[in-house]
Amino acid sequence: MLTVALFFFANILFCLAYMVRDMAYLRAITILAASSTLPYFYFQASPLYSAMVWQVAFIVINAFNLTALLLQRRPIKLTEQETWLQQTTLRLLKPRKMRRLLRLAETHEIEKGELLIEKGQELNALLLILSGHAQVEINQQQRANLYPGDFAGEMSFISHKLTSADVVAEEPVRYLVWPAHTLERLYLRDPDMKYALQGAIGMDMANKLAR
Ligand SMILES: Nc1ncnc2c1ncn2[C@@H]1O[C@@H]2COP(=O)(O)O[C@H]2[C@H]1O
Repeated sequence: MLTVALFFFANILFCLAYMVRDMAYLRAITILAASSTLPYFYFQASPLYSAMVWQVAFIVINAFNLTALLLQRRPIKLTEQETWLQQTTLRLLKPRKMRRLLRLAETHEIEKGELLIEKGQELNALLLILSGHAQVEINQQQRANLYPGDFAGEMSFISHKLTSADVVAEEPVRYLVWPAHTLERLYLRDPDMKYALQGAIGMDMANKLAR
């Protein structure tokens, strides 16, 4: 009788697992439900070992994926620069995702007067200024200023056209560079990254317009 009640309880748990939206809860409840079916199958007149083996397989698969999920959700300690980017330009990305993105970037540095971007070129990259100040110029006419936290080259990155302006360092500028093909490969593996980064670029453009 107890085993029948446990089997009933297990099936209620399965229903509950299919109702929750959070994948970690779904997997945890499924493990509990599958475990609760084992006594029922075992205490039959002749134990149903094949049913038990399948339930154990479900438990192992869910336990493996639950562990991976919980490891991914562990809080991470950000560096000072990562914290700054998390609170500003890259705030749409969760810390772990942001770190994955930052690891794909190269850091470059140029001196005052050097070109960060030259007008009319195929840049095929997205840049993010970490320190220093640069000026956007078209035909030697100043159009805008770029500061730490600003993207540069985002217009040609999004439009796939040639660069629209010269960007000249007004002081030593340190910046990150993501080659376009690196980001495209990342987007294939992680489509959410694409939406988050496009959102960040949209916010960056709105900030520049509001200046
Ligand atoms: N009006 C503007 N305001 C701010 N930034 C600009 C402006 N025009 C061009 N830029 C920047 O200069 C960059 C030149 O290369 P892109 O066109 O790829 O991307 C451009 C932007 O990052």
